[in-house]
Amino acid sequence: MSKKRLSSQVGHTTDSYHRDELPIAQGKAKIIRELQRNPVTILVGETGSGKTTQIPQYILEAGISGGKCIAITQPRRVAATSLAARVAMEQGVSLGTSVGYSIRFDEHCSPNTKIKFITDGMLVRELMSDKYLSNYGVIIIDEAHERTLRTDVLLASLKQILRRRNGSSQGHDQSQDPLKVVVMSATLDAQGFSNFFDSIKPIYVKGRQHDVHIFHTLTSQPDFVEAALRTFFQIHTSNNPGDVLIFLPGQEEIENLNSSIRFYARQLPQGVMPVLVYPMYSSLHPSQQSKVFMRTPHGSRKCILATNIAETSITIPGIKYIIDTGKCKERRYVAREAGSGVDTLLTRDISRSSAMQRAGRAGREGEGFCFRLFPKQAFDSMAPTLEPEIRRCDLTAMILELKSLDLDIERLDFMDKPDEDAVYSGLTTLSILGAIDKHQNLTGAGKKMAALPVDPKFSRAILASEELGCSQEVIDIVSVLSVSSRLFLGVQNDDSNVVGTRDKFKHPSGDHCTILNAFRAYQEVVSSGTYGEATSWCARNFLNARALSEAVEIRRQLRGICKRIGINTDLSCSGQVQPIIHCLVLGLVQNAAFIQPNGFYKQVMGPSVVKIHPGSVVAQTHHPAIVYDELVFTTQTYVRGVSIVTKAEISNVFSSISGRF
Ligand SMILES: Nc1ncnc2c1ncn2[C@@H]1O[C@H](COP(=O)(O)OP(=O)(O)OP(=O)(O)O)[C@@H](O)[C@H]1O
Repeated sequence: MSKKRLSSQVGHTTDSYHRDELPIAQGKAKIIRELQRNPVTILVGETGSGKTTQIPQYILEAGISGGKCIAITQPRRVAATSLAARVAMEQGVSLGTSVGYSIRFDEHCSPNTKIKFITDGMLVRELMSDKYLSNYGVIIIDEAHERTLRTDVLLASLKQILRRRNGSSQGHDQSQDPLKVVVMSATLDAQGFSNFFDSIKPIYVKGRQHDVHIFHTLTSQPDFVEAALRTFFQIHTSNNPGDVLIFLPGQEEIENLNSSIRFYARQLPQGVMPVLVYPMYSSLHPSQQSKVFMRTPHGSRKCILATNIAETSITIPGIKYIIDTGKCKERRYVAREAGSGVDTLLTRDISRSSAMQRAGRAGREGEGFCFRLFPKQAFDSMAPTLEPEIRRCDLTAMILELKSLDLDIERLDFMDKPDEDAVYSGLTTLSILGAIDKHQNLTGAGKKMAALPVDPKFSRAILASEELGCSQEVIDIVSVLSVSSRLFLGVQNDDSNVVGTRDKFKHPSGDHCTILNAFRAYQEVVSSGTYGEATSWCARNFLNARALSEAVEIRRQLRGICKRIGINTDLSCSGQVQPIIHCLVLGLVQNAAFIQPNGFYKQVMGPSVVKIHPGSVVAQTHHPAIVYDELVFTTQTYVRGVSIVTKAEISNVFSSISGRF
């Protein structure tokens, strides 16, 4: 019997066998030696070589973390959860015991956890209660090439923490155990990181387990969704086995391609295997995202349509073919007058690093193929990486977090300096929200706002709700708004059935009290019936059951945090609307707009003329003034999540804050 067949009968042996076969295993002894010797290690190795799953296990097995926990940061939730499950399996333990994960509003860890996959945002939050991250012996910053805002904050903070915790450095705190930091990626600007960490020499891990053959189109494909459709059916009708992963920029393109593939798959002659299509984007509920990891039933083909959420770190079983449209959505902050600005999400070409990461999602279990829907010259002239988020995103929440850590964004040693306009704009917003004073020091309110893991405009509303006696209602609303997926299903299709049913929950003041009505009705059904009854009630009412159950969990956690920081969560305004709206105005005052004679709304802070999104319950009516949750850019600029307010309310808030400048 061959080793492979023998091992496949004994679970744990399969994993040890697999682990020894990975390219990184060749360099294991050297890597362990370097990790033991140096406080900081930069490790560059090809996609699929085994960095993320193996390095934490090497560290644990070699005792490098001094018995403390090892943190591995991930920019995305889905990577943190799926990798934790994989490493727990390789260690032969249940998830949540010695191997666990921690993501916002969801933690699977125990006091004995030794390997913890954690989103970079959650590790920044841990800094608030443990400024030296003293629970950890080793911190691994994985996928460092993505240069998310939180990764950059962590890198800057870790540089300071290393000084405090490590023996020979100036400013060493004797009471602290030493810390090691590992920075990893397949597509890292090794020189940039090396310069940042005092010229450390990076370690390179050569080789990948399986080849990925890359093909480019001869010409560029302006209709990349159509090109992806054709390429998919060329692969599919060849009848060679293997699942397909298609990268698209956003949800809209994913939904379009999803319906086209399903339509054409129904027309295929008998004998061509069935296709199972799975969308994968960040606002999809986590349980739906995790469906992509299930093995494909024998005799069918899985086709995953994903944004760059699936671009790094993860291994999706069965994937043999990648189709890369070469496009992504990039978040970019556009600073406007008077310190205001907006985060925009625009489609653009990906970077070379992204193209390499996307190809690397194949070739993990066997040979792979990547079809790039752009010419080789286009690949060669792509930017090596995207600009770091710190240079292009809204910095308000980050400045607040840093202030609560006693850190000054303008003094921290970042790899790249933050964008000056975005810093100014973030400080202005925090002043308006009352989180900082004239001298830019954190106020008492600001401290509480920083402790709440929601956008500062919503933490401001929660804070106000205590004074105005409606904390129950406002926490409920913020809980639903913090869920990543939509609450009302199908409303955007304008289906009269759907809209008619939603009208049952409609509140004349707008979308915030409407979602409160729906959430309250759901909670009543849950408390008086079974889980199954609640799910079918949601289906009858075109409500997203998963979003609602997630909102219940978020509410539980938000209430817990509020209690811990001294906010009374039991105050109710018993059916009055005004206090709720007033709290929303205090949080959303920068998102106020006044009606124009032509029926459009003009932003109070900012130059844009906007329209209420057709999905809003107040889209069909005109009102003197509104506040909204967010701007959406499609064919025109829409506002979503709208409540009706009065001009006087907006003016009063502005006059009450004018003394802060
Ligand atoms: N969930 C999984 N199911 C099956 N195989 C897996 C899984 N996770 C990892 N593997 C295997 O382990 C290998 C190494 O994965 P790992 O994530 O450690 O690589 P990596 O070097 O970190 O890659 P990347 O740079 O793409 O994040 C994969 O190529 C695959 O063979």
